[in-house]
Amino acid sequence: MDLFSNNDTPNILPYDGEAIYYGPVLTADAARAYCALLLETIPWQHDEAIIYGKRIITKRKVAWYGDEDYAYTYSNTTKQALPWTTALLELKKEVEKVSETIFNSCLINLYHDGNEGMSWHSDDEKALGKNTVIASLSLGAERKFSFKHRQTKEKRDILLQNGSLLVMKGSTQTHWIHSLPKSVKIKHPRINLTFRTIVYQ
Ligand SMILES: O=C(O)CCC(=O)C(=O)O
Ligand SMILES: [Fe+2]
Repeated sequence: MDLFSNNDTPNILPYDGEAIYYGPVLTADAARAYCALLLETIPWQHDEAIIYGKRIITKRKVAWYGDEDYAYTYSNTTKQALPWTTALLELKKEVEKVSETIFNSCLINLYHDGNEGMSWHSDDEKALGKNTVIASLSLGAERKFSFKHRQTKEKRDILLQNGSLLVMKGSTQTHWIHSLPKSVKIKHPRINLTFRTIVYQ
């Protein structure tokens, strides 16, 4: 067996879902160039959530893109999708090729440095349907990503490299929650594009 082969893409979850880590799917230079371009050109906005009736504004910034003018609700707030840009369509094409899945929307997250992260959640909104496929492309600073099983509490961590692709599918969102832990050592930005399929509005 060739341990260093790019085709060696094991499931990092032991049961109840599939999370396939493909490693870098872009060269480091291309990933850095896309990261710089998106930092400059995306109309970033702080994310909003309503948690236990309280309005929270995140330090992390987001943008949402899609095929149509989708309205997408999560954390009790509704976002409107922007039309794809050329750079985003190039990235979508590459992600669709590797994951062999077609996506119609993308939530993009910007973490300015390691002081920003994302707390435990699963992407199980109604609009994504059951057993949805989410392809997560990382650009910029390498960050740890964690999974935790809802019942057994078993954990799995993975380092998401610059230019890498992680695909979550099967029953992952039903049984596992995930998070991007903060890490004060990290001084550089990271952009994460989560390509998704909205099934109804
Ligand atoms: O930044 C990441 O890698 C995770 C993002 C995420 O979980 C989400 O957008 O739902
Ligand atoms: Fe998520």
